Parts: sequence; C-alpha cells; structure tokens
Amino acid sequence: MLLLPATMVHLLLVARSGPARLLGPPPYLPGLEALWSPRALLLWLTWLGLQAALYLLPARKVAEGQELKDKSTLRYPINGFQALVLTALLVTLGVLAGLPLEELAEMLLPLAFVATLTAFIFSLLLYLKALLAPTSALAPGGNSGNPIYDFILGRELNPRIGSFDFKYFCELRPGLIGWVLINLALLMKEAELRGSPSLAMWLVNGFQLLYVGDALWQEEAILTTMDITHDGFGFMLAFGDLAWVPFTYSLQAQFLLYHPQPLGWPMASVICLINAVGFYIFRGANTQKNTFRKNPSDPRVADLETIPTATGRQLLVSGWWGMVRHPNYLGDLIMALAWSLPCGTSHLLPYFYLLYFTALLVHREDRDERQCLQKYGLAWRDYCRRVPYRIVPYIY
Ligand SMILES: NC(=O)C1=CN([C@@H]2O[C@H](COP(=O)(O)OP(=O)(O)OC[C@H]3O[C@@H](n4cnc5c(N)ncnc54)[C@H](OP(=O)(O)O)[C@@H]3O)[C@@H](O)[C@H]2O)C=CC1
Ligand SMILES: CC(C)CCC[C@@H](C)[C@H]1CC=C2C3=C(CC[C@@]21C)[C@@]1(C)CC[C@H](O)C(C)(C)[C@@H]1CC3
Repeated sequence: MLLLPATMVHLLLVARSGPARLLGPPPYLPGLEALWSPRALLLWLTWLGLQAALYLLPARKVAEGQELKDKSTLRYPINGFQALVLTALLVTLGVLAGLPLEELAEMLLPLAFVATLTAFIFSLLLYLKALLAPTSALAPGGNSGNPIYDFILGRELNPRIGSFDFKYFCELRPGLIGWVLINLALLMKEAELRGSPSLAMWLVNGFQLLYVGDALWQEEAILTTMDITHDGFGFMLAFGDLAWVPFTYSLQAQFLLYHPQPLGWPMASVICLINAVGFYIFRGANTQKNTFRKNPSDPRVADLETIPTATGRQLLVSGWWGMVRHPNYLGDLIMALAWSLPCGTSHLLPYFYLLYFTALLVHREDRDERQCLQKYGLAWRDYCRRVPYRIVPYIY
C-alpha cells in the first residue's frame, strides 16, 4: 500500500530529473508543500465529477454481465466511447477559450498525490460498505478475514449504489481518459518549449490514444475480463485505476518532455509496424474470446475447435487461443515495447512500463491458470497439453 504510491512518486520525480535513472535515488524528497495543492484537489474532484456525469448520460446500449453466483446478471451502460468524445469536445472548447492545458505537466505530482488520497479514502468506504453486503455479493479472493489483505484485494465483487457500478466506472473512465489527457498536455507543453512536438511524442500519444480509444470502443469486452468477473474492488484496483494508470502509464511522454529523443522516419515506421502487430493480436484474441463467451454459435467463432468442460462451458483450442494460452497478453506486451522504443535506448526509465507489465502479466497469467484449473479440472489439463505455451510461442 505504501510502496506502490512511493514508486509512482519516484517515477514522476525521476522522469523530470537530468540523469533520469530508474534505479538511482530520487533527485529530492518532496515536502508536503510540493505534494499538496488545493488547486490540484479541486481539479481532480471536477474531473471525477465530469466523468461520473458522462457515465450517467443515456447509453447507446445496455449490456448484461456474466452470470453471478446467485444466477443473476448485472446491467452495464455502454457509453465509454461517448464519454471520450464528449471529453475531447469539452477540452477542445476549453483550449480554444484559453484553458492552459499544458500547465497540467507542472501539476502531475500534486495531482498524483490527491488521486492517491482519494483511492485510500474510497477503498476504505468500499471496505465498510462490503461489511454489509450479502455473502453472494463477495469476491472469491477478498474474504480471508484478514482486514488488511481484504482491504487491498477488495471484498465486494461489484460494489454499486443503485445502477452506478464503481468498479466498472473506475476501470475505464477517470484513469484511462485521464492518461490520454495528461499525454496531450505533455505534447502541448513540448510544443510550447520547442516550437513543435517531436515525432517520438506524436508516436507515444498516438499509440496510447489508440489503446484507450479501443478499450472504450470495445467497452463491452471488459465484462468477460478477470477484473470484472473475479476480482474484488479494493485498494489495489482503486489505486491502480485512479492513480497508477494515469500517472505512471504516461511515463514515456513525461520522459520525452524532459529528454527529447531524435527519431527518424525509417525507425518510426518500424515502431509503427510493431505496434500494429501487437494491436492486431491483442484485439483479435480479446474479441474472439468475448464473442465466443457471449454466444458460442456466433458465425465468427462457430467453426473453431473447442474442448467441452464439466461446467457446460467450452474452451477454445484453435484460432488465437490455440496459439498460446494467453494470446491477448502477448499482443499487449508487443504494444508495450512499441510505446517505449520511441524514447531511444539511452535510458532504462521509459522501459519501466514494459518491465512492470511483463511481471504483472506473468503473475496474472499464473493466477488465471490456477483459477481455470480449479474451475475446469481435467478439461483445463487437456487444454494445457494441446496448447503448451502460456504467452510467447516456443519460449514461455
Ligand atoms: N494495460 C494494463 O495494465 C492491463 C491490461 N490487461 C489486458 O486486459 C485484457 C484482459 O485480461 P484478463 O482479464 O487478465 O484475462 P483474459 O481476458 O484473458 O481472461 C481470462 C479468462 O478467459 C477465459 N479463458 C481462458 N482461456 C480460454 C479459452 N481457451 N477459451 C475460452 N475462454 C478462455 C477464462 O475465463 P472463463 O472461462 O470463466 O470465461 C479465463 O479466466 C488482456 O488483453 C490483458 O492484456 C490486463 C491487465 C493490465
Ligand atoms: C497498482 C498495481 C501494481 C496494479 C494494478 C493493476 C491495474 C492498473 C490494471 C489491472 C487490470 C487493468 C486493465 C486495464 C488497465 C489497467 C488495469 C486496471 C485495461 C482497462 C486497459 C485497457 C485494455 O483495453 C483493457 C483490456 C480494457 C484493460 C482491462 C484490464
């Protein structure tokens, strides 16, 4: 709980320091006056309020989630992309009216601090709320009885007030859209400092906007991911969604603002190709699984080979899911590489995301395999025999 926020602050400080050494000490230890700013708090609360208001707007579609323990299903508004477009419109109007968006680049530290504070307070409230929740509403992993463990992992699976689903909202809106907004502010700051944004900055902004835009366009697909179907909503996800994603996932753009990197068109084209390959695998795999889970007889997946399981559900054993057992992770990792390459090879810092993400996905894959083995037993063993590699074909 303390190490993650400390790591985030370390990264923010190091990115703007001359040597930008990931593994070195931070350039200085910020005092409370550098972390706390009422202006940052006001800005952050306005941002959360705006995203909540956009979430509550009428949706083009309302989707049903996976079946819960008590056999019920929850309904989710599909209006994330609409929220992104409306936010973009509002920001454009604001900038045209003189809003100094580039000033965000100077406010990252106090903003990250208030985002962390909100994550702490919010997860405490979620924990208290979960004490009143019925057993059927609890997540499988966050009910050990150890309050600290449960506070971190989250006791309740889908905490809601009325139809407002906190986990679903936080996973895709304030942090993810905040991430691209911070990137844009850094791009504008670079334009102010150097006359125009660098090619490397354009690439990082473009790739990450594609990733976020895609997540919101394919919003419904998140309903079959582990975060929604299995993990409770506690400190880890609240901090991850609200603070970690916007302030550490924008690290490459932060690095580029303070350490401009030369990048020619031939290298830029190779990097674009790497990102396109990663995106193709990531999107193909996620869409295939989501389509199959929603309707196994959908013509797009009906021809794929499957393994029946004792639960009545089937496992895909051809197509993307016949190549490795987590093709979506492979695509995501290839994209992570493409986001770091525009920052050159002189520093390790911009590769932090790739390193952290590899560790996160290897751990997540292992966790998922254990859950699947428990759920599907022999059928899962059969799947592992037929598809022996976890993430990278012939390597891992
Ligand atoms: N940028 C970031 O920071 C992060 C991004 N991600 C991305 O989020 C996406 C979702 O990841 P995550 O939720 O971890 O995992 P998945 O979307 O891969 O979901 C795993 C589940 O898929 C189902 N499944 C597994 N194998 C098969 C198969 N062969 N056929 C059919 N269903 C199968 C199982 O659930 P069941 O059978 O019950 O349906 C399993 O529990 C990924 O693309 C990942 O890269 C994840 C974490 C962080
Ligand atoms: C703080 C900890 C070290 C780790 C916290 C992990 C979280 C930051 C991630 C857990 C799963 C995530 C997903 C996405 C963002 C990061 C977190 C919240 C995701 C929304 C990114 C966009 C993708 O298209 C997705 C598939 C929708 C992702 C779902 C999982």
